[in-house]
Amino acid sequence: MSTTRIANARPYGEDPTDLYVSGGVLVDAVDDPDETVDAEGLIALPGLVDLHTHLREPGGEEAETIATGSAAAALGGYTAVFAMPNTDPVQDSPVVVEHVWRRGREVGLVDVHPVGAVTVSLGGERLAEMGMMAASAAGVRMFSDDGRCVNDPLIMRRALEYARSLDVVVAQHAEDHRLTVGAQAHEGPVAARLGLTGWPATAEESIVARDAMLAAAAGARLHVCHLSTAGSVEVLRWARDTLLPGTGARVSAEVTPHHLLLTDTAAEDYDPVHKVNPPLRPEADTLALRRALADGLIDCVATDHAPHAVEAKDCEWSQARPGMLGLQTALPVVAATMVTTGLLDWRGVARVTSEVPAAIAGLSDQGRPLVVGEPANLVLVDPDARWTVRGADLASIADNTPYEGMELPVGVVHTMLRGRWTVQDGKVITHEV
Ligand SMILES: NC(=O)N[C@@H](CC(=O)O)C(=O)O
Ligand SMILES: [Zn+2]
Ligand SMILES: [Zn+2]
Repeated sequence: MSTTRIANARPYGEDPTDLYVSGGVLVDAVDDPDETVDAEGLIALPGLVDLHTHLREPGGEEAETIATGSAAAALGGYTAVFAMPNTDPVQDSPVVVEHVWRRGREVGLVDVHPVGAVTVSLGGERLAEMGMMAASAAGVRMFSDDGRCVNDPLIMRRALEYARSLDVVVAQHAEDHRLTVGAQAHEGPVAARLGLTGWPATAEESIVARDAMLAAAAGARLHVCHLSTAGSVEVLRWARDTLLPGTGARVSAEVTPHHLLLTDTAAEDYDPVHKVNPPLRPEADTLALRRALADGLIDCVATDHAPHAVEAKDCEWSQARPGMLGLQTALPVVAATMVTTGLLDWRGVARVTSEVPAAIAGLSDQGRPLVVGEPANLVLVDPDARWTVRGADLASIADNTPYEGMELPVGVVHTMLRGRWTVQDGKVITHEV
């Protein structure tokens, strides 16, 4: 069996050491390794895990495919992604989730775990075959109607009850659609000045509160997608401290890199690349989100990577689809907002980008410590690199990055999935036949 020596890497940014890989796992030092990779100055982290990716296949291949999205993920340092079900056809049956799962395996650059829809066709009215998707070859462990909220409280209650018996998690896109009819941007002075219909913070916060109560009553696991306001953080704090203890329920939450860095004033240029759901919020929210992520109140970072074709973005603001690319810029944005500010060290980064998301989704082979005996899913990053984002240079078919022209810190140099390089020197290593 061939052996790789990763020389002088700094696990979690700590003291340099050599890592050895053989048979897809980390092993003890070997005398004559077949391959040696010089990792002097590079930080080793467990491969990143994204609980919230839109890969667009099937049905949206003009914006992204499982192959191009997997390449973007590997280049971003990811070894596992959860593919949201708002595809066409919707991932609401075993046949569609198995298709996505198989295609992900064929491409082989990242573990693709399909998220199952909560309701048939994301229609919000009838529960999808959650049990069948969980029992399928894809082994679905997370369900969501993302893009839409499961707005009906009775449907949400039933979904949580099923989720509890199946031991799976329901990931909610928290938006009361009755409060966001026609909404275009965060409701506040900026949207008012720009003449854009407002998306009020309460549309999110009221659903987070309601769902926490429903989860507590059902003893179920709820995950809040792309949490975006300081008020939602306070609801979460109350749920953790007061509501949930003793119920057997668990409520986790993710924050996106763009909600950590960008603010509602980005809309001032009327460039729909800044249109996203939930909308970019005022600076006070971004600062509250950073603090909550550092404190562990927000559990993890998830990209909400949402590629859109040119036609869907190159139009007037109100017509444009919401969403932005995220996979290749996530770690740099987390570094810029959390590491350079002193809010997290690299151990903390590993926790919020890999260990905790893997645990939320119940993955036993991802987000593991970098020690002998563990699966060799890892990323080597250059903390001193700086690079300028160019949408055209990213691996996604779509180029809707909100960071165009921006200089970001930290470069992903190498990514390894189960002992095999998926990225070396910043280039994808394709294995597909
Ligand atoms: N985030 C977005 O603005 N868009 C997402 C859907 C979603 O995550 O709600 C998409 O699928 O494009
Ligand atoms: Zn969403
Ligand atoms: Zn999404």
